[in-house]
Amino acid sequence: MKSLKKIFSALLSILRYIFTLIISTLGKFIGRKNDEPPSPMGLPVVGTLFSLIAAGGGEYLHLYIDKRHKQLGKIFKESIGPVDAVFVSDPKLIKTIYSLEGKYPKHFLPEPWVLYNEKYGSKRGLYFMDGEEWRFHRRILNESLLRSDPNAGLEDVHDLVLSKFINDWQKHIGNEFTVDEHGFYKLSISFFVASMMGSTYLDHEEVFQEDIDKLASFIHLIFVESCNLQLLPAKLSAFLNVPAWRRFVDYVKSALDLGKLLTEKMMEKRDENSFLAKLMNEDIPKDDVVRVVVDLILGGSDTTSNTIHWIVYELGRNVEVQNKVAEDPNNRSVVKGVVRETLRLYPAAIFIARSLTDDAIIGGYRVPAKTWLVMSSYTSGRSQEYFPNPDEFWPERWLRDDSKASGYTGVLDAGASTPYGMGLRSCIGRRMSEALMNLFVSKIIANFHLVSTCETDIILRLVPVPKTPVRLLLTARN
Ligand code: HEM
Repeated sequence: MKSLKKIFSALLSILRYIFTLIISTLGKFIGRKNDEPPSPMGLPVVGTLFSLIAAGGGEYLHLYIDKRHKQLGKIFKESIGPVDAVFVSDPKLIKTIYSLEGKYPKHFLPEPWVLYNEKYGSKRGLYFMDGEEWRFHRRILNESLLRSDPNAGLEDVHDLVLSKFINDWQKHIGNEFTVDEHGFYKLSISFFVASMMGSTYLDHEEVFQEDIDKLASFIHLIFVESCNLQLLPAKLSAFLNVPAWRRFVDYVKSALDLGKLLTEKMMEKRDENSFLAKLMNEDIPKDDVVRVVVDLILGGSDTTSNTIHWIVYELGRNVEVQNKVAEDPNNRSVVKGVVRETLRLYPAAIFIARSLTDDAIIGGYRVPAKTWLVMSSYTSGRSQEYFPNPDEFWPERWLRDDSKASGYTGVLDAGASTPYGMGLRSCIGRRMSEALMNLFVSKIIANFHLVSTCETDIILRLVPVPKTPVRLLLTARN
């Protein structure tokens, strides 16, 4: 009886899905108006899905959308399968969207995650919250993670985390090797755990290593399976119980369970001046502190470790940049430039989306409420109009220059590269991730000389990742 009910409910979801597809597509064909953004020709029901498939599929969505911007302009509307979206690459229009996002900005959530949370009754952290619940937690986190510096006074703790990574890489000196993503995940998680629990991490570092190592594997595996699940609607994958869905569920469960255990240990051993101690002193039930912290760790890992991957790749291709950093590894301006330039070329959030509660006029076009407005960070970040020689890795373009309208040496409009987003829902982990990446650049260059021994390109797997493994030749720097 139970399984009949399950089949019936899954069939209903599929029918609902097909019905929505048909209605949304018919709507498009019957009611197109002149004041809507330009849009490419699409087929009934599937829209332009086949064009995307012909262009290589979801892994090349950034290039596909980039080409559309070149054809149709800085704002256009496209229906890819069931999703109707307006894509925007103009920094002024991007600002307009943020200015209209309202008190409770609504962003896009990956479908498999939403389904997992629904099916297993999983209550999650900030990224998944909405309305008053989101605003309450966001205000508290804003205070300790953005307004005050979550890295202050943690130099020794951070040095310890980085030195472990550097020691690990010493074994590669003199060899050509394939960069190990797991190492970046471990580095990122260790850094966030240490930053959140404070200086007591120095005494308990060993206790956490095994959990961090396992968690790094689970988070990485979730990431891989989420990408595999992009091929089918998540509800269908769950109904068919395809292997990728089963693995996704297993890894998410394991990561959330282990994340909870780890967070409880962190809470027990926290420093009294730490971020965690502050959070525990707020009027928040313990379970909610745990889910917020677990999701900070999960949310920060893919984004930061993949950005570090690109940092290494670009440094390895740009010896003169390495030499500039090596002249003074503590020169924050050049180091920060390396990080900013990497995020311009490889923005972890390659598309950022908002759905507005009211109809809006964007760039002179009418955009109905609830339409997905998608900001194309890849396109705006690589546009000649905003960045001279846009494909060049040129960290010094980000050096301050007050004589320039943008305030930077080689940037025409800094608003065209906002990798952490803007507005009320911008990245809460920005200061933590910047601290890690800046320190990473200084330490890696102080210790090694890097050469990337093969070229690669971006493919999109939720975040931009290298299409082929990054290989490096490492020598010691004296
Ligand atoms: C290279 C590193 C990172 C990049 C490029 C990045 C980018 C972003 C962007 C663009 C958003 C806004 C999404 C939206 O508006 O829909 C965001 C949100 C968020 N980020 Fe990050 N992020 C990074 C690292 C981190 C880290 C280290 C953490 C945690 C320690 C973190 C936690 C979050 C959370 C919880 C949100 C949701 C905020 C909310 O809904 O209010 N991120 N991130």
